[in-house]
Amino acid sequence: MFSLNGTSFTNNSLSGVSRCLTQSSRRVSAPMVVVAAVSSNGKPGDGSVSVLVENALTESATPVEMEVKSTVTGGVQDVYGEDSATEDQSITPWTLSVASGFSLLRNPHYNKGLAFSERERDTHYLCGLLPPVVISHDLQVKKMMNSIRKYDVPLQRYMAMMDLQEMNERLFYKLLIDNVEELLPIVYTPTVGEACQKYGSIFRRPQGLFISLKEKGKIHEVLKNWPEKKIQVIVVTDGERILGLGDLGCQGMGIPVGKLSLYTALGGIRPSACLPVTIDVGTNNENLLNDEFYIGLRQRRATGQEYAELLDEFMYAVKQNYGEKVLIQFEDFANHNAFDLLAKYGTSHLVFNDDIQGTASVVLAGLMAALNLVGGSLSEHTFLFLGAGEAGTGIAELIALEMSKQTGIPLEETRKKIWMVDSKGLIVKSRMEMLQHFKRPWAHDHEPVQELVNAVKSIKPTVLIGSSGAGRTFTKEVVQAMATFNEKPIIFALSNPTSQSECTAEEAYSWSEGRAIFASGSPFAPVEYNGKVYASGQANNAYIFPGFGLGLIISGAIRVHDDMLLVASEALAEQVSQENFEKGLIYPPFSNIRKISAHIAAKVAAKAYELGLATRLPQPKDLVAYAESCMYSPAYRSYR
Ligand SMILES: O=C([O-])CC(=O)C(=O)O
Ligand SMILES: [Mg+2]
Repeated sequence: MFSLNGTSFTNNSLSGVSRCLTQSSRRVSAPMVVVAAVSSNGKPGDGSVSVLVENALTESATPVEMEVKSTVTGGVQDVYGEDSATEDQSITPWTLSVASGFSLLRNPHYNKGLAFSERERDTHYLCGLLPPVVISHDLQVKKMMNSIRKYDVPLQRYMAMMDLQEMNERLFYKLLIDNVEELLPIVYTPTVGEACQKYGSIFRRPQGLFISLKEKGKIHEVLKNWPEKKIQVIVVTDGERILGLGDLGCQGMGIPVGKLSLYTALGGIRPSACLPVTIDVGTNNENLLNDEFYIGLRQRRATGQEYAELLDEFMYAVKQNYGEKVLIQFEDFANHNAFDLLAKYGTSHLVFNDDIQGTASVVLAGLMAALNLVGGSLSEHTFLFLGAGEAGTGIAELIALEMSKQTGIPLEETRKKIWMVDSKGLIVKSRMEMLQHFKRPWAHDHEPVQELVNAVKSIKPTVLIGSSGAGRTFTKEVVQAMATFNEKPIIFALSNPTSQSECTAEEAYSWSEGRAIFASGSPFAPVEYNGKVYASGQANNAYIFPGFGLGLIISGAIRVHDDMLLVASEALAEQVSQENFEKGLIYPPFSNIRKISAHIAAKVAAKAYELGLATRLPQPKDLVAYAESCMYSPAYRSYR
């Protein structure tokens, strides 16, 4: 309990950082110094306060009437507004958070470290808690980059980045945004894959929300333990198929954490609106079950009804807690669950499967761009996939859909331009009975073929796409075969991380004598072949999902529709410049990603309005400008 200018604040011993001010009936001025000032709004004790809240983008202050909810803990406190342009404006667009002094330094949302000004140090009880020097945000970035670059081992860089995220969120995001091409491979594929494999031994502080079988029956309450209440995007995995690394159980948590940091850095979603979730139903990975440092349930995976019930409880608890506009991104589920979950919840929730839909959209964009280099329309090409799982069949379906839209030819016909090879060989009609349902549309008339290279020679595809999760499968013979009947063979080696890539960039260029149009899921450094430098593109979901999610959020979309994926692909393909094409690139550089994301978001939002799936009305006139204005900026705020 403390009192401020005569107003009493009680201590409800709340543990999270987001709280509302306690009731106040008098004018309260300093030290409510930061973004809020409390003024009188009526009779003493009427249960509401008027708070001046500063908008992070416009810097204008708006009075907000707030219900009295809870209180601040001990000492004189300061009140900070959460910057939240992408937040639902129909509810109070601000969360008030409270911290000062030592706790302010320990709060990653608000900590600025050495960038706290003299004045802020004075008013916020920080004197003596920091050395005397005051440095700029830019200098902090420079210093952090210097220290991260001193680590030779990518995993050490990853750990340094995770520590920074836990220490100073705005510095973490500024670092990531300003150095996106260098740091993406650290916080994302390929390094995040290694981090998940070793998650138990490098585990320091928990990140995200762990929902295990032990939480069955109380997921609603577990969600309430999360300190943030206004969640807009959840990335959830059950860890069964982490990248191409297989079942990593509970240690898959690195993936939702990594994906959500990209939602913020690349798509501008507020960090506090992002919730990483790992559903732990056990693991079938023997190494992990026997690993003394394993962090998950030490049991084999629950399946069937037990699995379905836990997922169902989770899905409904999410809707109950966060409403129907929260985006739930399924990530790295095994095929057998991924398709079913998407079909099951696609009509009741705002769900998106990044591995099926995000990959599809990014690859379609790359193909649209590649046609500028190769010529012909989509339907004039022939496609062969290695891998008929989530990614492969997802991409194939979106290509077939786009061909059908472009030509008016029915989907059943356009699918015939697309062939697939799985672990049992070419998918052909004679295998129909034995095929999983998601592979059946791709079973065409052809005699059985076992080997990929023979399928390539027989089908003569113009486009070869690897999506099997198995590395080193595009052999010299395969690439050379592609190069014999194609002037410019399009070859996508999509499997992640780098170790699982179907071939390397160097192999693709040298085996095709420099003629391949190549892109990969994980990044490769530029390659020199015959005196020429080839920079290949990264056909990675990270181009699509952050902007796609932003588009859903700014329009208040309640469902995902395939047409939104198609416009996202178009938006991405449009961002490839003549200069990029001249270098043989079919994806724009990641350094422009926030601009790209805003364009994708605008197109997705426009489609949501067109389809009647948007709830935020009226529709903003200039959606690109609106998307940009909604994006989180990591710039420090001044705590006056
Ligand atoms: O994370 C990535 O780089 C792409 C992806 O979703 C996967 O490979 O599962
Ligand atoms: Mg994935």
